[in-house]
Amino acid sequence: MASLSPSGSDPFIDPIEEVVEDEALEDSVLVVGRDASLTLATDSLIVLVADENLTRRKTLNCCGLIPSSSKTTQAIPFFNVLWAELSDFELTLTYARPTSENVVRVASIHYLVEKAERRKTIAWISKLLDRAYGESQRRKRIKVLVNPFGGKGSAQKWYLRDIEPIFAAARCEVDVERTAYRGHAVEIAAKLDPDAYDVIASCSGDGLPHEVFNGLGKKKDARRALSQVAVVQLPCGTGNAMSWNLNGTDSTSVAALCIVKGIRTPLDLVSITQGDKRTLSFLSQAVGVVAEVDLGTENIRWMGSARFTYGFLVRLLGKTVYPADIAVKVDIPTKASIREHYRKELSNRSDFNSRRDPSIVGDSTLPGLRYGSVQDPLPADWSLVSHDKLGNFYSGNMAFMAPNANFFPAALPNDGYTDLVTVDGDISRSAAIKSLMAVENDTFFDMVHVNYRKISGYRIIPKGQRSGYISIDGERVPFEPFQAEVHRGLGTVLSRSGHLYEAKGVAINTEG
Ligand SMILES: Nc1ncnc2c1ncn2[C@@H]1O[C@H](COP(=O)(O)OP(=O)(O)OP(=O)(O)O)[C@@H](O)[C@H]1O
Repeated sequence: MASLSPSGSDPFIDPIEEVVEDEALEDSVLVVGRDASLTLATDSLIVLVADENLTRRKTLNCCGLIPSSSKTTQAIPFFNVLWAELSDFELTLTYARPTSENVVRVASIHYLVEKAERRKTIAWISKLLDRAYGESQRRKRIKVLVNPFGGKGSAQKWYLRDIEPIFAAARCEVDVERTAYRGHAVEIAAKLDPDAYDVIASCSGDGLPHEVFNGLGKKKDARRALSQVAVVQLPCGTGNAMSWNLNGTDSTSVAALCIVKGIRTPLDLVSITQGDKRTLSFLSQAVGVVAEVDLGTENIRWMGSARFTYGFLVRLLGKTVYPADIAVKVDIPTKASIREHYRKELSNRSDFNSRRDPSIVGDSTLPGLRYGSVQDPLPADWSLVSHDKLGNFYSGNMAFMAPNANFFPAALPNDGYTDLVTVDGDISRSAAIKSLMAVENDTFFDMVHVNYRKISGYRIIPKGQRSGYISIDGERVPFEPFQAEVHRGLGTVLSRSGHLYEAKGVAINTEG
């Protein structure tokens, strides 16, 4: 077919549509000065400057522009745009510029704006910020907690170097406090005014976010506080599971950018009752080999992260078993149905409130326990099953438990379930070693001896051992029976997608 001119000779093109399109294009381009323009493209801001404009080019080159034959162009992803504003005569754009694979630093570009162009420039800035922030809240009010011992004592330095400049450039309001002792973050969060902050960000490992959730959970208006204030991590620990799951990184500067652009996302929280104590868990609970390796290998800390592999191998080769009686409220029992459940969430775009259990909404203390506590009789439809050969009991609310450790690929932030993995301790040594390697290769879920279910509650009673290890979010708790129950969307975090973790999910085409 011969090409038709866009001047209206094509009878299939509505001339009004053409005008609207032209106007939209015109609105997205801001001409700055004689030879430069800023264009709002699909995913990025395109900065284009004529090459002969030497003075300006000099300024821009220092911001990473790539010279081409006659023009200098640069694409700045909207995700990296931190702020834009017009002062008397100057337009300033601030953005996070990658300086290496894992580091971003604040950079800015400036243009003089003629008086006659002010109105148009203000409208263009508004469009740019809409694209740059999408549904993410701008100018977040952030309470920052710094664990001075985090990152082997470097957390404070990393905060000042990598994080604070990004928050400042994004016009966030920041209030920094150093934690002074164990449990201090619980106290800070318990006293925090939930109307004064949008985010509590911990420069730490996963221990401080655990304390923050528990502090908010102690408030008289716990439900409101947990739904209003997002709990996030600025990764300064060793595992940094929270940041890997929600930001896909353990880079402090990239995580800071992710917090600036993060979307408020409800997070399931798990109530743990043990004795007469109730705590909240946001990440995991482990009994058996994972708990022992995580908590029982402190004596070989000098090995660095190799201590985990070493610890696993010693126990797997010894076919260590951790007998227990277990009762589970299973909600999705098979791998095939779990895959289907995960697939549905991929296209689920429902809003914040519909991702929370309606019965927990309110401003009172923590919701009651629908399955009772560990001290109550078992719910009528639960039955206690003896697991004499249990090797690993691992319940995960997030996918990654550490870098490259995607133990729970089907985990979702707010589906109302925790994912339970159980593996017998007497499987063959080669199967045990394969399963250790499968976690890193993202094939763990598919291994036949890996029992994977989505559940909403359980009770576990260790037996036949005088002592042992139980880990709740990586913290050691007494070696005593405990019960767990999931509250859908009780907590709030910031995530990149608003509904998924940054881990490879479960393959949806494979048979379960
Ligand atoms: N000033 C302090 N002195 C002693 N302990 C502290 C201090 N500040 C925080 N803590 C405690 O340090 C513990 C570890 O905190 P962090 O969040 O860095 O977690 P982590 O997961 O143990 O770190 P890692 O990932 O390095 O193992 C928490 O239990 C916290 O209460």
